Amino acid sequence: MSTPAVLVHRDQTVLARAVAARLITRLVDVQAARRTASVVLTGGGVGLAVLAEVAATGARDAVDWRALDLWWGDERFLPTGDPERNETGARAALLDHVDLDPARVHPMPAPDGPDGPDPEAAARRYEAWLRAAARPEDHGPVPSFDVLMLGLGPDAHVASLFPEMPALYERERPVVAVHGAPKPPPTRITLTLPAIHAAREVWVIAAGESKAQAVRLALSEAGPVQVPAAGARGRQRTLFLLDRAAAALLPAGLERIASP
Ligand SMILES: O=C(O)[C@H](O)[C@@H](O)[C@H](O)[C@H](O)COP(=O)(O)O
Repeated sequence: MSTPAVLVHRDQTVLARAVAARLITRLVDVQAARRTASVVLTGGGVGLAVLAEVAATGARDAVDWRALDLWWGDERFLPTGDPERNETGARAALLDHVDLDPARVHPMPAPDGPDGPDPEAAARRYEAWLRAAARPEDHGPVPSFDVLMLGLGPDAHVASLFPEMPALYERERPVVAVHGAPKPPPTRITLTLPAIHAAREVWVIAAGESKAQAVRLALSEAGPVQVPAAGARGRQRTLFLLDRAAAALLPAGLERIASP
């Protein structure tokens, strides 16, 4: 797994724009090499701001959106179209504005979906979709995602992996249901750490002073059960993309200032 690199941008607006530009460039590069690309989306304010910035830039037309697989890192187990679902926010911010292949957009199942209000069954279904998309060269139950984006909670949660919760002990299954999440809603579906580790690139995106301590711990020697973001690492590359406030408690010399 890769050692994290840290980039610090001036504020949340510049951060979202810079990550959007980075995402477009990454997709163009991957598609030039392999024709198709895959991205794992995150919820949260910064994650959606990035998608809105992608939608707002003309450079988005350089991406072959129909040759893109979209997955989610976690989802609140709420009905389709619920404004609190990560899927709903992503569709409004970007997905409704680009020419995606609907068969390649993979939101996590909702309680009004094929398995009804059974989050375990929904998690198993998502696992089956990921297994079906994985190629032999991925050497595992999920595709080697080209980019997996993660927001960061003040408690250092990523996806719906909250400190000390059972999902963090999962070693085999790539997707699990979460019950009793400390942040509402309590019932969720999430990728596990093994699934996150399958990504070629993991980008942890965080803004604001409330994230500074979580960022510091995530870059320390902390274990992922106590500090889930400390387990957010990609195979080839791990980036912590921060604004200045979220980077306020970094050990001196760790950050690279990317924009003045
Ligand atoms: O599922 C959730 O409750 C949120 O989506 C959460 O996981 C979020 O991604 C982070 O807390 C960062 O959120 P912000 O970017 O809004 O700070």
